[in-house]
Amino acid sequence: MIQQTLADPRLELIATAHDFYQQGWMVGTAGNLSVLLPDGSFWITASGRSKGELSLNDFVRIYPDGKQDSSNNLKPSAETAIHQVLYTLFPQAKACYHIHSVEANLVSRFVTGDSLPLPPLEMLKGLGIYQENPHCLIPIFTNHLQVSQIATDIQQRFTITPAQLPVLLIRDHGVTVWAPSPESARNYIELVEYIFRYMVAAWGVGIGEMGRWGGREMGEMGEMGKTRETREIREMGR
Ligand SMILES: CSC[C@@H](O)[C@@H](O)C(=O)COP(=O)(O)O
Ligand SMILES: [Zn+2]
Repeated sequence: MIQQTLADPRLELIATAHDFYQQGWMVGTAGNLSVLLPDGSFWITASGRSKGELSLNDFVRIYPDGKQDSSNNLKPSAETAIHQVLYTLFPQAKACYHIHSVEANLVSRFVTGDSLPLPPLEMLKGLGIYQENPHCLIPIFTNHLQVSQIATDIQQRFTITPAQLPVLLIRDHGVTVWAPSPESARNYIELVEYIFRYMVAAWGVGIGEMGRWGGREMGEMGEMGKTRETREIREMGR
């Protein structure tokens, strides 16, 4: 019988963080990645490490009772509370990835409210949405200085309103996904980044004008969500 050795899940996180760093999504120590283990504990990236050059020692293990373990007394990610709350809310989640991309921050300003309507792109199927012309919303949370407040807001909102997609935005901060495996979490990040890139590009060429993304007129969106043409016309009138 062939003996299979299970790979250390930190190796997958190291490879993914390196790739996301190369994409410009985890620069300057930004972002954090975690993976849940069968005993209910999870490995999370240590705080303040360069995500482009992580090693097996750059992780902290967080146990369900709150105890922590790291080979060299590193602090866990400053955003550990968000990962904890997502694993508690979504028992099927086995990995949780958070990155800071330029596009995630730009689209978080497309609306002034607390939900971002998405264009009905085919890519949404990769996030589990099998509908014709889907109306999808990503919840946007306020970027409180106290991470525990962001975690509380996430907990409260998703307890009342179930998540439509395994994705949330923190305004002017970044995007977070949760998924049933590290491989899916990586795909989810790539998919939402594609959608955000599309939205920024569409706004740049004025396509938003003809869009009714998520059933909402672009005109109902925030200052940046207004089409370039609308902004130019309004500014000419000043
Ligand atoms: C570039 S600082 C970014 C941090 O404040 C935070 O938002 C972040 O994503 C990384 O924090 P970390 O504690 O390294 O996990
Ligand atoms: Zn962050």
